Amino acid sequence: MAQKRNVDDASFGDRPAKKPRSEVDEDFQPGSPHPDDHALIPRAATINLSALTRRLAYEKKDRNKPAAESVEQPAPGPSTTARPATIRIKKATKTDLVAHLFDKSDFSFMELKPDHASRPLWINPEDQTIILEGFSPIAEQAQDFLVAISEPVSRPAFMHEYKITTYSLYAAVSVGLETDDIISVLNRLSKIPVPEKIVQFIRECTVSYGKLKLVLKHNKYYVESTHPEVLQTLLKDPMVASARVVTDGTGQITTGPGGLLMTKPVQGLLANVSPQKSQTPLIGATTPMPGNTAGSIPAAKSTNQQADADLFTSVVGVDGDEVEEDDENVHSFEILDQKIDELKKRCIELDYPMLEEYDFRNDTINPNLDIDLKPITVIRPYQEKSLSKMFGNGRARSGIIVLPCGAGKTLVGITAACTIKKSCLVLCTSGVSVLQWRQQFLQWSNIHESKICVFTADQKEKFAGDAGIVVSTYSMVANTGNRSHESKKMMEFLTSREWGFVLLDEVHVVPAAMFRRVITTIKAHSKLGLTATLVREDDKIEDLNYMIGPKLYEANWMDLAAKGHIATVQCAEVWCPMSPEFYKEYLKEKSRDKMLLWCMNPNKFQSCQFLIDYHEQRGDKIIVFSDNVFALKAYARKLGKPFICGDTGQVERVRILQNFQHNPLTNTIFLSKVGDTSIDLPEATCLIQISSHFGSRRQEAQRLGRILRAKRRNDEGFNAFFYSLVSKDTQEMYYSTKRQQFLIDQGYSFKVITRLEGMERMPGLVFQTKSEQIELLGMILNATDDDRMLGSDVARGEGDLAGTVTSNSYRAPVIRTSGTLQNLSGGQHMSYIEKNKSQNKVLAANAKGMDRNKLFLNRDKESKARKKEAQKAA
Ligand SMILES: Nc1ncnc2c1ncn2[C@@H]1O[C@H](COP(=O)(O)OP(=O)(O)OP(=O)(O)O)[C@@H](O)[C@H]1O
Repeated sequence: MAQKRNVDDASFGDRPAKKPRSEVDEDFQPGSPHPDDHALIPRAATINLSALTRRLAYEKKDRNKPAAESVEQPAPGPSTTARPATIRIKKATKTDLVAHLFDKSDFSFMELKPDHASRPLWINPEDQTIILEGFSPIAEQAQDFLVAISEPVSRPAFMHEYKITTYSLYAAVSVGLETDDIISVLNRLSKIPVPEKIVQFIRECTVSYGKLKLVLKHNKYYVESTHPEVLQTLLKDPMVASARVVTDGTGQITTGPGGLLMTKPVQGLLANVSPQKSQTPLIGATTPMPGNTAGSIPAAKSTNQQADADLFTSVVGVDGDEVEEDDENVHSFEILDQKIDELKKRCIELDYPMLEEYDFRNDTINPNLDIDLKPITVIRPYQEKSLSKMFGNGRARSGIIVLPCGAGKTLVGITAACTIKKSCLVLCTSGVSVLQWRQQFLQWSNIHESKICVFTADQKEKFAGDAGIVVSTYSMVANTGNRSHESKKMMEFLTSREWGFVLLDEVHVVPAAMFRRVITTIKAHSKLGLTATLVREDDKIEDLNYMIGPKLYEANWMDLAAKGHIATVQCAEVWCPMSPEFYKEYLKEKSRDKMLLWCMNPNKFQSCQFLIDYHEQRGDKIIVFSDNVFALKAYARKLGKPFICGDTGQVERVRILQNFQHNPLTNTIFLSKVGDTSIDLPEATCLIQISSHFGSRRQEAQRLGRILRAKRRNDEGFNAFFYSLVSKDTQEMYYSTKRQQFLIDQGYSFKVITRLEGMERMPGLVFQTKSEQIELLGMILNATDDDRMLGSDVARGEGDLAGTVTSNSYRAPVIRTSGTLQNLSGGQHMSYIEKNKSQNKVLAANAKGMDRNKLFLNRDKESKARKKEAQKAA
């Protein structure tokens, strides 16, 4: 449901968007035509739809159903036998003037319940789509339920779209929902009786779910079930049989179905203990648990609402009841560690997904970790809600929690670790994230410093005592290449023990193969994946379902913004016309150079300058993002702003970021994609994007995330701003639309600005004359291939600001300096040189005063000499 508006000025009034005509189909409710339809459709025609003709129109689509069965009301005439479909369709079109307009989406034959107006949702019987009225008084409770049983597809302000899938039902069962409860709550909320097809789908999907468990015991994995027939069925599958460990008489391990199943109950953690109800709060030891726990709903006003509330609470809420295992009936078989991942996938294919739950409170084998949240730490309601999905039945379920950027996933992970209180391994995407996680653990919990250690290229520490926390990166653990002696020892330390809990940060970015290696080498009782954007352009996201577990919770971005937990953002796409000279070249150039042309378009330059100026005057702190490093440097130099990209040293990065945070004169910084994630700058209130990675929805969301944590978010009327500058009539427009899709689905609307009022009159506007513009074009066209390839920081293996660069490991990268550019590009032109003085250097000089340390001078000299040599060689 795109919400793109067309606005011709830069003002951000809160005018409601006129609903595009294309949305009529989706929102169409029988008996309530779209207001715009009046001119088109005679009102009487809409009202006079007879049940029969509606039904007939539907039968046209429902080819699988026997014709006779699908007729509810007999056609007029002597015979009640169903007529041939063709005749019926013809009749439907004749009687009903509008049915043909809706074609497959005409569900008007489905009778509404008499009190449908007070029920918030509608279900499409064909594709399991659910439409929720976001404005309904019980929308919030309905959302809680829908998030538990279906996938949110799109959640703009008024109409939300969800989809029930096999995975979402798997997730629903894993958080403890039962088939009949799902159907009954759905029926209660639905404007129409739940279609039989949907009921059947839910039953079929859930019948086999929850029957198998994956249990880790004494460092060995077992598949466990109270249904021996399920295990037997499973073992008939060759893949499952090949994963099973069978010991022959001599104690040798073989694989295969292996005859009879073990009927003895496994003395495992899940099987051998009868859970006791704990008197202590479940989530986080020192966190107060308000009565209104996850999924429970605010006091209902009427009896009816109360009844609804009770139903919701019983289905969605945390009841704290713990599942009693019937020890006598537990059957199991052992499986090979290296086949674990393949087996999990196969089980999902066979419709028997395995639940992974960890009864940590009754695990007496693994030593406890002394960790609690600090008394001052108070988790927010949505953080608690997400955790309640994980710990709802007193055990730790493995799965994924999805929270918007800046909503505090770190604290969610830390609280989970404080709840489980066993050894914990945290895996993140970069070295600096590792340090941040460690620091956050020390900030929010009472963990002793000696109990939390890091494993990175630079540091290889072990924790003291039996239990502790290790923070590392995916690549450190998944690395299969040659390891140093220390690394090998550290890996032995990691692989030789059972981990109570593995925390997986930014799960959406980790390549599947790397994930697989991590999961097969590390033995863990429970796993929690954290992410803000469960989207990938390569459709590999489903793999996470079996590698980690189902999605346990997904927060609604708009809700969190409305409650002040993240900032409210105004998004706009600024269309910048290409200058004629640039466009002429654009039409000629190879695709690689086209990108450079749309990034460096002089009109985009000017728009960027104007917006920076406008927002600096408003008191905003601005981050300008450019994926293309060539453009990044050119913009930053021309506009006199500091920049950070892959080859910016750690000391310089810190200096620039500190200036941005504390220096009232540094209000704008330029960042390459190294700043997409893991950057916590609550001062930033405005983002301008000048170039981006094609159509990546994830990058767009991650970038927006940089301003969602704005410190001033709770100031009255505060808005953060996100501008995406797009060169008109270029391919960039296509990518931009694609990129925005994720955010639009979260409810953001992008306004289109085609003209920035007052820009032409701005004093000191860059590239105002033709000759300047042509000079700029010359610089681009004359740039060496090497310079153009500066485009991506990823090429240099740097994924985020944290990057892989640390103060110890930073080495000057290949020489790509402004010198080369200037020489080749007309940069020697006087005015260009003047303006091009790097603000980075100014900040550096200010920081050090003129009194420069000798050591640095020597290093600089050396690096200059190296650069010269490299230039000569080139
Ligand atoms: N319950 C809380 N109380 C106080 N501050 C909190 C709480 N939860 C999160 N924060 C703060 O919110 C900010 C964002 O948290 P965090 O960095 O964990 O977000 P994130 O979800 O990991 O974001 P991203 O996906 O962008 O990395 C941090 O400054 C953190 O200290």
